[in-house]
Amino acid sequence: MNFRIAVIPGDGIGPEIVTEAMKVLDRVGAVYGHTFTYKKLLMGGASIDVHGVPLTEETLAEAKNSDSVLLGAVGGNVGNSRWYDGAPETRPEAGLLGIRKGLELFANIRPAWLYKELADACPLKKEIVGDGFDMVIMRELTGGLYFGERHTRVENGVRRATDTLVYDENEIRRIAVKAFEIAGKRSGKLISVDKANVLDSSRLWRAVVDETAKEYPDVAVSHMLVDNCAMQLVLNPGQFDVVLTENMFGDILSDEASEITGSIGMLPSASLGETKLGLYEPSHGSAPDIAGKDIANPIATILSAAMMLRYSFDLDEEADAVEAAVQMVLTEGFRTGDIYSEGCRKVGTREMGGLIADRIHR
Ligand SMILES: NC(=O)C1=CN([C@@H]2O[C@H](COP(=O)(O)OP(=O)(O)OC[C@H]3O[C@@H](n4cnc5c(N)ncnc54)[C@H](O)[C@@H]3O)[C@@H](O)[C@H]2O)C=CC1
Ligand SMILES: CC(C)CC(=O)C(=O)O
Ligand SMILES: [Mg+2]
Repeated sequence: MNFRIAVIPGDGIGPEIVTEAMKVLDRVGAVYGHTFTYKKLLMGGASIDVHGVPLTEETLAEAKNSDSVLLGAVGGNVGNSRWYDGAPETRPEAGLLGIRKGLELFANIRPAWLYKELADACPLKKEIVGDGFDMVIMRELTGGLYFGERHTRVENGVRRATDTLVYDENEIRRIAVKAFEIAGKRSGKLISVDKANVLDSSRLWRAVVDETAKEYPDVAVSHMLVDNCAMQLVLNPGQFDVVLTENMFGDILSDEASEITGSIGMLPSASLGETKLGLYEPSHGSAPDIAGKDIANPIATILSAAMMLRYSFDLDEEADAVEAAVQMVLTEGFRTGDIYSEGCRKVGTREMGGLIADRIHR
């Protein structure tokens, strides 16, 4: 089959890690008889440099027109780059928020599990990790604080900045439905995370999650406050299966979850809406501190490509083959610097991508 993929390398390490994911997809194509056709698009700082804006209408239209989107990451040094000189809507991250909103990708799926081979890279004590963990963070992606009205004004000589956090019940219900469906196919346990002791938006969140739960009697739902959740993730990560939460809480908690898998370079993500068109990207950012050095871990992006095969193209066997290839290179002891431990063989971005591609077989 032929699939058209919009590829957005973005900034920083984005181009390096996306190249490795395409290498792996090409190998999947060769082994399984598919053709992946790539259309490279600019977004973020790379688009600002050429077009003066982080996301053009043309890029959004091309993305809408494709079968799915593969993204590296966008952004530069926030305190130290001319990309951040203007208003929020002119900055690289506005491109990312714009494409998520423009494609109506409200459900961000971020799985985090610990490979037993990476137990030494996990910063938690062995007795805390126990037999490991395997969770999925379901993060609402097109509402909340990142999409609310914001402004900075000077009032009575004092600078005052405002951000607003708004959710309506329909936005909460549609992500809750997706989370309950995934929980039903896993262990049947869902923890919804909010700040209902303070925020009105969280009280509505909790009410809608409880209403939705009535449609899913086989799923056990409980609620946890976000500050406690941040603590429980490092105290007893094995208690989590499906975690459902709003946009900013999910952004923060998924970075925390990624680090206990060994590195933020391991955590993939899929952003989905109501159609098959999805956007697949690692959970991490553009890591300008390590860009261009061939040291970034491409595994999160490669596993995101596997999610694309599964969710957008229904190619489950091919997705399994990519995940098995990642497992193989880890078992054989290959590591990028971020997940390196003694006795392993350190490899760069390109070598890691090539090793994974070489291990894809039917
Ligand atoms: N989805 C996206 O495009 C995202 C973009 N960003 C943007 O990225 C830029 C940098 O943000 P940071 O806060 O530094 O977060 P970051 O995730 O880019 O980096 C945090 C730390 O993790 C390391 N790291 C990240 N990915 C890695 C990988 N694949 N392999 C090895 N190490 C890796 C970095 O070197 C850095 O030390 C900012 O402009 C930010 O706005 C941040 C998060 C998501
Ligand atoms: C622009 C940010 C919301 C990106 C980010 O940190 C993320 O999606 O994880
Ligand atoms: Mg983030």
